[in-house]
Amino acid sequence: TYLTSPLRQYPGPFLAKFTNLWRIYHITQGNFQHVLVRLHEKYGPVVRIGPNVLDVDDPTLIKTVFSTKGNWKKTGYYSSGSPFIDGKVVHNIFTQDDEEKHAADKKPIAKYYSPAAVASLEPLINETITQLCSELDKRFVATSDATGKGFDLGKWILYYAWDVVGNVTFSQPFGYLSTGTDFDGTLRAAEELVDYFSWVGCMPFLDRMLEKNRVVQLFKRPGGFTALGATCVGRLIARYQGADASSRESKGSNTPAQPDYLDRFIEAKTADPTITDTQMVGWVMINMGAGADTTAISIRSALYYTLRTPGAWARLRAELADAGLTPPPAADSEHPSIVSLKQARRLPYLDAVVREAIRYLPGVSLGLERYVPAGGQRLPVPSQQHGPGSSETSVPQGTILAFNPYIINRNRGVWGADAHAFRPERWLRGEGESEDGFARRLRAMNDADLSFGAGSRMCVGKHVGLMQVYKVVATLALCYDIELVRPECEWTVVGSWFPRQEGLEVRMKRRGEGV
Ligand code: HEM
Repeated sequence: TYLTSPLRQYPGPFLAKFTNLWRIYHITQGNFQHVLVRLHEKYGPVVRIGPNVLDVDDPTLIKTVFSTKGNWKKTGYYSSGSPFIDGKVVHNIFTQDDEEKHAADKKPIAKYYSPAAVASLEPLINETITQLCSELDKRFVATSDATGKGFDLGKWILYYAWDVVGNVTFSQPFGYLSTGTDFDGTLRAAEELVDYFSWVGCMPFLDRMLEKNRVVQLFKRPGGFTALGATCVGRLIARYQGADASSRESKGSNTPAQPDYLDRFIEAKTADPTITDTQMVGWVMINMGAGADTTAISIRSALYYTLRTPGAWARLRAELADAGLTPPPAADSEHPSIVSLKQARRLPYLDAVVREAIRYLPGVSLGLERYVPAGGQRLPVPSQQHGPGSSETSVPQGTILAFNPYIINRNRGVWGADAHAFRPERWLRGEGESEDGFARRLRAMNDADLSFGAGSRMCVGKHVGLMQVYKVVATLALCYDIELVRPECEWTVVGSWFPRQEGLEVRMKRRGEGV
């Protein structure tokens, strides 16, 4: 394979040319993103990271590979993300590699994730933000006569993100905020599942021997994500039977309950009875599996990098004040001033902070893999990779091209010499920059930003996730003084499909009159 491979001309680590184990080793070390940065610096935009896999750092190819035509299929890497039910692999919107089936699965629900539909979820999100603030106040936040305790805000952001998913999906938070712990082990199980997904997809046959193997399953202890699946099925049955009506009404008003995703999915099934219950449970599970960790990662990054960047936190605060947003009076500390989505979207510096945080550490930081379709694909010739006007050669159908948001989002050709720095100002018009020049630069950045994927397989939950990032960051900045406990130390980012940050240790103090 080494001598005859059509990819032999592409540079990369020696072992990666023979075996995907090279990739598995580095992914399981939790630092693959740094390894890839170094490899691209050494070898240029195309690096061979497996016998049949090229990692590509060329934003001009995004429109071709991540198109809406559906001819660039997702690779076998994704299949381990499909559950194994009654001896069968059941694909979901995220893992489905058949584009027609994917379109059929997505069509009934896509409208429920549009910006307008998502805006209707705001009251449910407000409830959870209120609960987040109230738990932080009770447990950690300084009052006028006491100093705030140092604590891991990152953990609480994760509890918040999971409780929001519960609230927008079933109108019921899971209870991570109220208990202040991963009481049922689901969050740990979700991390383990994501770590498994991250490496096993490099050799998908291993997944068939491990997770998708009836014999292995017999010896597995149920719990974690299996328990979460059972919870989802239970909530679906309860809704069908009207058994959860009282808990929804008891939220305090006589108005009809705010529609949640379960209502929407049942509405979709009523309109099209061919939709199966398995499909519905798949939709519910995707909200959990794809929507919580990614949102938490983005909120943490926005807070941490803004707090660490000189002047950035102060500028964000000044923008809130200029917009007439003031912290709530002390007497009202039970009811934080939650910044509405409408208010948040009018704040250009907040927008710059959020976009920069997600660019700098994307919620998905491993390669989005696609098979080259019939006809092959032209790529830069290795010998001239570093030179100007490089020529191209074709790689054959079936070659895997990986586009890693972490790498593409730091491409110097698009983001400039300081691509590896956190600088929200890059999203704003620079001093002396013409309107046209800024519009051109912004278009180039938007076209290259792979944080939410692109084309027909772009993230469906983008607006749900973003709404929360804007609201939570603005609300925390408005209501609290926040300081890092150890500003001199960097936090740890454990590389995985969803990169996990550890060490967002802070002290918080309420703002507002009399505090
Ligand atoms: C800031 C938060 C989020 C980020 C950074 C993010 C990122 C991404 C990325 C990069 C992809 C493309 C994966 C690929 O092509 O392999 C994706 C797909 C997806 N995301 Fe998100 N996501 C976020 C929030 C959410 C939320 C809140 C939900 C659900 C409520 C969600 C559901 C999905 C689904 C279902 C897909 C698969 C789409 C398809 O293949 O058609 N995501 N996301």
